[in-house]
Amino acid sequence: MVDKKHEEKLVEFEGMYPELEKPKGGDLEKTEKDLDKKLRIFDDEDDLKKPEKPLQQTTELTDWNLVLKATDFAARRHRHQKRKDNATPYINHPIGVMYILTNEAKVYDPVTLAAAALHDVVEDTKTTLEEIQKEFGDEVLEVVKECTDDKALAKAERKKLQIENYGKHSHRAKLVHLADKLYNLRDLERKSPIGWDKKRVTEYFKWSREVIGQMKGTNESLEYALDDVINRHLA
Ligand SMILES: Nc1nc2c(ncn2[C@@H]2O[C@H](COP(=O)(O)OP(=O)(O)O)[C@@H](OP(=O)(O)OP(=O)(O)O)[C@H]2O)c(=O)[nH]1
Repeated sequence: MVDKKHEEKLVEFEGMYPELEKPKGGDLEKTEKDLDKKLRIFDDEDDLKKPEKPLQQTTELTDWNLVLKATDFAARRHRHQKRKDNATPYINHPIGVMYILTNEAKVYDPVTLAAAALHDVVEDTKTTLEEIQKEFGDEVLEVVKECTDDKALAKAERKKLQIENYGKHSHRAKLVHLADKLYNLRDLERKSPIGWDKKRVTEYFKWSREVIGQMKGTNESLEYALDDVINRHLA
């Protein structure tokens, strides 16, 4: 005999996971076990081993599919990482960059948005550029490459290279760079990463201003918002 509350729970499960077999005779325990099994698929030790279905060709993806596939991929690759406040899930950052691009900069190009989702996966996880090419095609690859600093280099060298190179990058990459910096600078205003004193925060603002200066004329809204946050801090 299934009571009312029990029945409501079953309906809820079915709605969330229609692929689960309908429990026979209202067997809630079985349903929960199935659900557990299903969730475990996303909880394996090393997500890098999870096979990705390769794309046949880039055009196979509709725009939405491309952007959501990239977001899902980034979420899984960054899943164990936190921002430097040691509290915020890392994925908040790439999603925030995508949000800035769409809602503030009015950028709706799917390749740019997919690259924004993926902009840190090669630099900060074990993901390779070959995987990005295979899963997302050449156009996304090009932008992700431009967003990937070589972590083998010393930090000072990496920082110098951004000032030297970002001005020469593609329009798509410049959009991601600007939105990335805007997110990070706003994040710094909100809360400093653990171990950063005032001087280090100010240095990051000054360095960002130099990098951003190389990309003038890319997007008015982003540049206006960046000027705003930088002037607030460095004025
Ligand atoms: N503001 C802020 N930044 C955080 C936080 N957690 C991680 N970061 C990342 O830290 C980087 C800046 O820290 P740095 O010490 O200057 O540089 P590094 O990590 O690359 O060595 C940025 O990465 P990046 O995008 O690769 O940086 P960049 O290209 O701007 O250097 C930023 O995304 C956080 O909680 N707040």
